[in-house]
Amino acid sequence: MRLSLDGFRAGLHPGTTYRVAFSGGLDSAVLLDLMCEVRRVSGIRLSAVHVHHGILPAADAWSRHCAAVAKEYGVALDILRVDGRPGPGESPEAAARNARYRSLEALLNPGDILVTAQHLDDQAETLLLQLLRGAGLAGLAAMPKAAPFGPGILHRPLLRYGRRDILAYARNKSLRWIEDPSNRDEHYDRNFIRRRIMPELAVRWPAVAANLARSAGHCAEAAGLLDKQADILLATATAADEPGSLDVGAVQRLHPDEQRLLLRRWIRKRGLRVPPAKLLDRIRRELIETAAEHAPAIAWTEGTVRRYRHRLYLLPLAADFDASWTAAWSGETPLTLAGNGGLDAALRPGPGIDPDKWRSGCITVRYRRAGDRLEPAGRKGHHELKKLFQEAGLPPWLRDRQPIVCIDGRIAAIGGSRWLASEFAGCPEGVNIVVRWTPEPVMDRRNGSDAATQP
Ligand SMILES: Nc1ncnc2c1ncn2[C@@H]1O[C@H](COP(=O)(O)OP(=O)(O)OP(=O)(O)O)[C@@H](O)[C@H]1O
Repeated sequence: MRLSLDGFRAGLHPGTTYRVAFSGGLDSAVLLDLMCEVRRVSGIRLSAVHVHHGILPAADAWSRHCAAVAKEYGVALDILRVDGRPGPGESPEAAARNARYRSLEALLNPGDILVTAQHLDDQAETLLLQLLRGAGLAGLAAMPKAAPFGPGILHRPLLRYGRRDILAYARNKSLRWIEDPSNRDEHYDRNFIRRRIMPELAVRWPAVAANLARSAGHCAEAAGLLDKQADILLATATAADEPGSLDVGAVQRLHPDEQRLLLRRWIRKRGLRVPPAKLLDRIRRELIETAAEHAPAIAWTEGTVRRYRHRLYLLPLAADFDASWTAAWSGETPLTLAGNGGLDAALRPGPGIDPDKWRSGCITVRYRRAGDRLEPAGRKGHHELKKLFQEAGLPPWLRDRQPIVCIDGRIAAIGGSRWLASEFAGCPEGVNIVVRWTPEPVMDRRNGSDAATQP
């Protein structure tokens, strides 16, 4: 499809803040130029961002090139320095991409739109790569045109246009761009497909890229419908008194295909990549179908699924969780707990902490220590936390993770407001300070930040 400003503009909204992900390469050079044209005619707010991966010696020169180009356009450019070195078992491509997307996500404000320059040929290559990996429908859906991304949205406005059209546009406008020499390295699967496979296919099927991209669109539509179906299953199987965990009985009543669908959605909604099919089946067989032995668990690179009594729990790997951590808290703004979600506190009707005691005391947050005891509101006598946790059926591995809010050094509330100390609890019929604990940010990885959907 010929790349014209009018066609490109459709779907971009005046008054919105767009941030162009600018690598300095051909595709994003064209994207930046087009976005500047759109700014000229329709008054969008525009800035650009370049990620400096800090790996290749040429990275400094690329950043300088991007800064010079952005200056010529009169566009503000953020340069983000990230550590793109691969971790154990991670490919260099994936490490750089993950670091890049994490830093871009952190830059966005609510409502901002990050625009990236993937195009039709990228989409076709992604589909082929996914097929060769044996991906399921979600992987074959490849890249969506727009998807939630951190607090904002990731938008790919060039997805309808082919590489040839993009190159023609760049030449026509005499744009300058950087050629990344690694794009020629056929050790990388994507480069191999782009340089060897696609040209061969195009000899026989000239519309191969457009057709593959169309298939990706069909898969995306079907995957969207399945997600809706999975959400219905998830709503019925979620344990009523412990959101985030699944009721094993409800899962057992489902057909195995539905169980797999449900497990994949459950895992993905927590921001984790789904384990391979074999492992998913082990989870079904050993944690759902079989009568539970003592708290069985199955782990993969991203987390662990555990069964405790008649519940299934999902625990993301949280290397940064530290049980000896402690901090002072104003109680006014939300508090982030490293590797353990966050706390917030607000006045609400119902059981909670007496607002006067809350305001006049010094608030700190910590985790469980040996010998901790509590007299729960409405009960007589002090009890060891271990006993209270056991009594509530709290799985052993979650016990050390319950944040403990103290006032003047004495325990006031545990696990949000799940346990309240009688000495600090307000009248349960009144308005009190209710502390809420959100153990993990809930997000759907089938957005822009799922590595499986990005080139
Ligand atoms: N270092 C970077 N800084 C900012 N954005 C980037 C960077 N690398 C890639 N992007 C964005 O992500 C998109 C997809 O990345 P990919 O690695 O596929 O880039 P590419 O195909 O080399 O594109 P380009 O020709 O723009 O470099 C790019 O089009 C660009 O918008």
